[in-house]
Amino acid sequence: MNSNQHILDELYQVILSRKGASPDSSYTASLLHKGLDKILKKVGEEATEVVIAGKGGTDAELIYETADLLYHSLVLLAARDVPADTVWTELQRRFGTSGIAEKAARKE
Ligand SMILES: N=c1c2ncn([C@@H]3O[C@H](COP(=O)(O)OP(=O)(O)OP(=O)(O)O)[C@@H](O)[C@H]3O)c2ncn1[C@@H]1O[C@H](COP(=O)(O)O)[C@@H](O)[C@H]1O
Repeated sequence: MNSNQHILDELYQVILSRKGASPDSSYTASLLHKGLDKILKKVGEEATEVVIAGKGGTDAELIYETADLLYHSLVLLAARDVPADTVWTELQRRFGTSGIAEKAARKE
């Protein structure tokens, strides 16, 4: 990975490469093979685990569960054929805009 490339981009490329791979050889391929409902269930579970770790867990547990959630979220994007960099673009678009200002603009 070169210094301009984020680990999430690298990971998304690996996930895409698992499309059509044997479910026996890859956890990602097995998730993609099981389909959208299974992937959504995993995202929900991992989000709940982040909440639990955020409330009472150690920093290490929070880091571990957040990584799980990011991975499963990327699998969801791949399953829906949504490029990961569209999310980075959305974050970039929001960058520098106060959440308070953005919320106020939505109410207008
Ligand atoms: N980042 C991850 C990653 N994070 C979490 N996981 C897997 O996600 C699962 C989450 O654990 P759980 O206990 O919730 O789930 P489980 O009970 O094992 O599985 P389910 O039956 O619930 O589906 C574990 O099996 C983890 O190994 C991941 N599996 C793969 N990756 C990345 O994806 C790449 C490709 O992986 P494969 O597709 O497996 O080759 C790897 O090299 C990694 O970089």
